Amino acid sequence: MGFSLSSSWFLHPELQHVVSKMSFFDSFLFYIVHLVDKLGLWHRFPVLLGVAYLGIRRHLHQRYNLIHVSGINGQGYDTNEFSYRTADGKCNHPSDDYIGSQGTFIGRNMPPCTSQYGILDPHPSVVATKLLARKRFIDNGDQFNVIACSWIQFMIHDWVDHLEDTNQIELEAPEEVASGCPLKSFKFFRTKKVLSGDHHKSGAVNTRTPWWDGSVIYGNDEAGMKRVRVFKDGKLRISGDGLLERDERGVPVSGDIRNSWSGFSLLQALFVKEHNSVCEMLKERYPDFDDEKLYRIARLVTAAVIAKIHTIDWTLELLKTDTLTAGMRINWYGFLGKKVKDTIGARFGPILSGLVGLKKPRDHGVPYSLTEEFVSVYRMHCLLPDTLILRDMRPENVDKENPAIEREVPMTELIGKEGGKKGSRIGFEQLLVSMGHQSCGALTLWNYPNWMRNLVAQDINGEDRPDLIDMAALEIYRDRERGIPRYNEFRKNLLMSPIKKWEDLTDDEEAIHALKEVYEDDIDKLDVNVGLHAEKKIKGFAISETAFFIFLLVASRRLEADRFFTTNFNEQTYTKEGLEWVNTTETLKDVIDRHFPNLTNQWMRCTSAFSVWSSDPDRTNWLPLYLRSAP
Ligand code: HEM
Repeated sequence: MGFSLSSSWFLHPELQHVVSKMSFFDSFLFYIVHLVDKLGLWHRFPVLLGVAYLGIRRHLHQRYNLIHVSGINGQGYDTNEFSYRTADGKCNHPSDDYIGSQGTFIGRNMPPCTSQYGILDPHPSVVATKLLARKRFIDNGDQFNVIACSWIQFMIHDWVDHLEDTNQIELEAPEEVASGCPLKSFKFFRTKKVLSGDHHKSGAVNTRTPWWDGSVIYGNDEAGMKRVRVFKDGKLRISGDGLLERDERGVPVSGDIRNSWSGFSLLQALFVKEHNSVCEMLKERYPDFDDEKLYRIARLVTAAVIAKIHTIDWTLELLKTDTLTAGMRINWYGFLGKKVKDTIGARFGPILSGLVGLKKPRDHGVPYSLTEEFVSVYRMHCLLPDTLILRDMRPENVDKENPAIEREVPMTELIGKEGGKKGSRIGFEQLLVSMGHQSCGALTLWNYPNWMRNLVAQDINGEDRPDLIDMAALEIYRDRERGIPRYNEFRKNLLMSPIKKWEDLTDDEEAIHALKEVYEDDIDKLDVNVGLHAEKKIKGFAISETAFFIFLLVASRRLEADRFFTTNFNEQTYTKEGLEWVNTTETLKDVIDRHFPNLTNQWMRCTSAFSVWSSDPDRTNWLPLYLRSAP
């Protein structure tokens, strides 16, 4: 039973309830975390202390924030026979072939919402119009560019998508906001509720494989995989202009084809090139490998390169602080760092040697899946701009500090099938450089792209749907439909203090005024998505702290629960050269440089390909990372 310090000035009564279920040791750890939170201290700590706080927090989330939705009844299998990533994600968990495969349940980090607020309270169109719709574009400064925005879509399309029901429903905007809504009403398909066979429980099902397996380029099942392969030398299909091939319908030939745009397809194409280069390298070294073997190993290598870039490049730009730089590098390389790991291997367990290369995968007693709350905090459409600013690429104009603008293309012209054609006309290099030089949108209130409030959505086959949707309103509806707790309940479940007044959330008076009006001054009614966008940000963080705590748990889990990043992250499975490929690729810039040797040299000033390319490189700091003090 829990260690008790239950004075209500210190601990919210509902948090007391949570603590009462913890072991003595965990409740002791919880009180430390809670005290630090009360003082608002962890991100002001010196790096080592900050990392220790995050380590404790992650431990608590692993114990109390992993909920399995349905029983798993897969079968045992021979892991040696399946030492590769299968088309539908089966055969990864060491003793159950089914866990993590396409069609498995989406898990939860907390129980479904318990509040009594109705699904239309307040109406999603009111929330969208009064709190989300973009008034003027607010960008992310130099920190995060449009490549970074496309990257996260590229990742979401690797991990998760909810299966829809077949019956449509319609949302009609109430009169008070109808004139401000591009669509007065819109139709969409419900999320399909599937009975889990577990005491009347139901849940939603993932149409993508939740593993970090590159399914965004390889597909989520046998048919998807066949569509993208050349069946010669292990390679994947790619068009002569370096972009994705398109089929007779104009739909891209790639692993995931839903709701794509030119920037997203461009990243798919880049990693198809990466895969094909790995195949060439392997074929040269192992001429007797057949098509299947080359494909399998190149997929392992490419998926690991993607996971690594996300962990130690993209995330560092998203959460630009010394503590997170240390934390994310520890996740991949361990506390002892890259040099030690490269020299003696992953010998000393998760803290000293990192999660990658662990002897056994770890799922903390809960079969691996992604979660409803994870999807919810990744609702980041505000990152998307209104137009793509194309840069003038003529050689006489090369100026990486201040590249000339050629013209602006509305995002609506870059999405869907038409967007594919336009992307081909623009070409890979101009698209990439332009995206690199443009800041993406900030995750804040009143920054939801209005062109998405009148959007042609696509079905799972990449076909345009006849009914336009208001994405801003739909996202509010989706969270409620899927039982995501409202903001305060969400925080309590995440072992965070609820907010007591609107001023705890934001200093912006205009925002407070609008929030009070929309939620009738009932703070517990606030939707999680709105709360995440309104929340004051930690310095250097492009996302809210509340969203970050979900990341802390799930980002580690994606690596440590996967056999191909743990037991099988070795030369026997990846080949010596394949493993070396992963070990010597650190950033997206490395991948770009491999395929376009002059591009970043000519056009990029900054350190990471995810920050605005004209910005200054990171300053050299001679003080070792672990010894750095508070920001
Ligand atoms: C042009 C770019 C994009 C388009 C056209 C687009 C469109 C869509 C559409 C139509 C949906 C399904 C809505 C529903 O029925 O619930 C969706 C879901 C989603 N999108 Fe995007 N999106 C884009 C970019 C992004 C970006 C940059 C992110 C950033 C993380 C993102 C994250 C998500 C997430 C988390 C979901 C929910 C998935 C699920 O329900 O399982 N999308 N998007």
